[in-house]
Amino acid sequence: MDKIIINGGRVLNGKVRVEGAKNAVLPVMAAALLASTGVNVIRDVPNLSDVGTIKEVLKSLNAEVDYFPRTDEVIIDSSGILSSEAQFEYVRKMRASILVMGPLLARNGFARVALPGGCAIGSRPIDQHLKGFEAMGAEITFGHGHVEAKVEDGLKGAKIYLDFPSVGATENIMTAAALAKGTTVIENAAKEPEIVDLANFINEMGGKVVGAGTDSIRIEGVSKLYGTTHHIIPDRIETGTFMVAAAITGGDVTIENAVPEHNAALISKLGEMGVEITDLDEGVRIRAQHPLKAVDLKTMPHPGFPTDMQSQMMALMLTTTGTSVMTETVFENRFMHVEEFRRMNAAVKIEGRSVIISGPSELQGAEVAATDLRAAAALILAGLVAEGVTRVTELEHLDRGYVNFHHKLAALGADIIRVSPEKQPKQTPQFA
Ligand SMILES: CC(=O)N[C@H]1[C@@H](OP(=O)(O)OP(=O)(O)OC[C@H]2O[C@@H](n3ccc(=O)[nH]c3=O)[C@H](O)[C@@H]2O)O[C@H](CO)[C@@H](O)[C@@H]1O
Ligand SMILES: C=C(OP(=O)(O)O)C(=O)O
Repeated sequence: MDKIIINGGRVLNGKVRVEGAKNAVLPVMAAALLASTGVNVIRDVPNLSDVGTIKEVLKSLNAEVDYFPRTDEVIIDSSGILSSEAQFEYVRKMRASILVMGPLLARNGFARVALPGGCAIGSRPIDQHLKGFEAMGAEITFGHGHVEAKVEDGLKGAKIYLDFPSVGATENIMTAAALAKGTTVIENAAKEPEIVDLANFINEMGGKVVGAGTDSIRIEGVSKLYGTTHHIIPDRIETGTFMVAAAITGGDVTIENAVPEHNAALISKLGEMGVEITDLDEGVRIRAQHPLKAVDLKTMPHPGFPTDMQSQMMALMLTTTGTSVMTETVFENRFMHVEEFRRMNAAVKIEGRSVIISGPSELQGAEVAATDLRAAAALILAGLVAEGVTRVTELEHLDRGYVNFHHKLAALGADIIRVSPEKQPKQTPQFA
């Protein structure tokens, strides 16, 4: 079992470059299945285990997928006959595998996908995805741990109002609608930058999507989509994680390839805390001097504060002076990291969907286990400022979403290494 070992107390300084966004590349690679002619070339693909998983999913559906980690490029040929079933072994590993359902239904008129079930951060149903497919004429059935969607004469455009602006449902409905007959309108759609990236990709393949980034997306179905070349947007959550790394250590870090507009809610909160943020041509510069002020915040769908930054921000709140309240409204159970913070001597209390943080905590190094992807990053961030040595395990979560996180932190001045069971310093595992 790999471990990251951090000796706390170093101030971070320097430059770091963020990768392409995990949450953009997964839907884009799934949507590549829509192209029945030509090949898709996807650029700025981060070398993450989740990318390896979606690659395997696409291959299991008979797409040809080649990944070139040196150039961060994936080439996908989905011009052949596609299989219609995404198996449990993939969906269990990565919920985003469900995103092949829209493209398969559009291409084949049938999709059978293992039910994703819940995960460490909540129950995560897919009712809104299915409601969208049903409105477009699909018949939905469940059985033997799978969900099936079937349509006899092709999908038909429809008006769909989402009960909640679900990112995945918006993406799955957009891809299904891209090849449907007629026009689909998604109301109360998710507005995340990754939705805009997916819409751009569909349009680059020859699709007709307008309104992505607003709460009303209009998709005019076309009869065929063609392979194209697409660049993935920078990862706003990796960007935010490095912003917090700079702030928590009282450092001065320039994050290259960052898009400040994608992180407006986080930048605003960091500003309230007393962190200095400067937009630069190359990205964004973060400077901080402690003590920082306590703030309250609530996670919300975009453009609100992202739930994927909740645990990292909580690490920062542990170091601020005063009482902070963090409220999670997107997932019902995304506080598993709180117990791990407590091992590090954090003064934190869960009250319903909120966590009350009495700061500053005198954080102490400890042995802690990552409970999910962002919790892994948050524990490492806490370790950067804890007194003594912190050891973080369960790094398979970290590898889903961060490329060489420990190397990037070490290059900024952190005292951090990753060891394998043989105690050898190691790179993030490569899947290619
Ligand atoms: C691969 C990817 O892009 N993952 C992101 C995506 O996940 P994901 O697409 O799964 O997140 P959603 O926006 O769909 O989920 C948000 C909330 O809606 C609920 N819900 C969702 C769908 C549905 O049919 N019914 C329903 O009730 C979920 O249980 C959850 O409470 O957006 C989340 C919210 O920003 C992020 O945390 C994830 O990192
Ligand atoms: C929750 C996340 O991802 P996923 O939806 O893939 O679990 C995340 O990226 O923080």
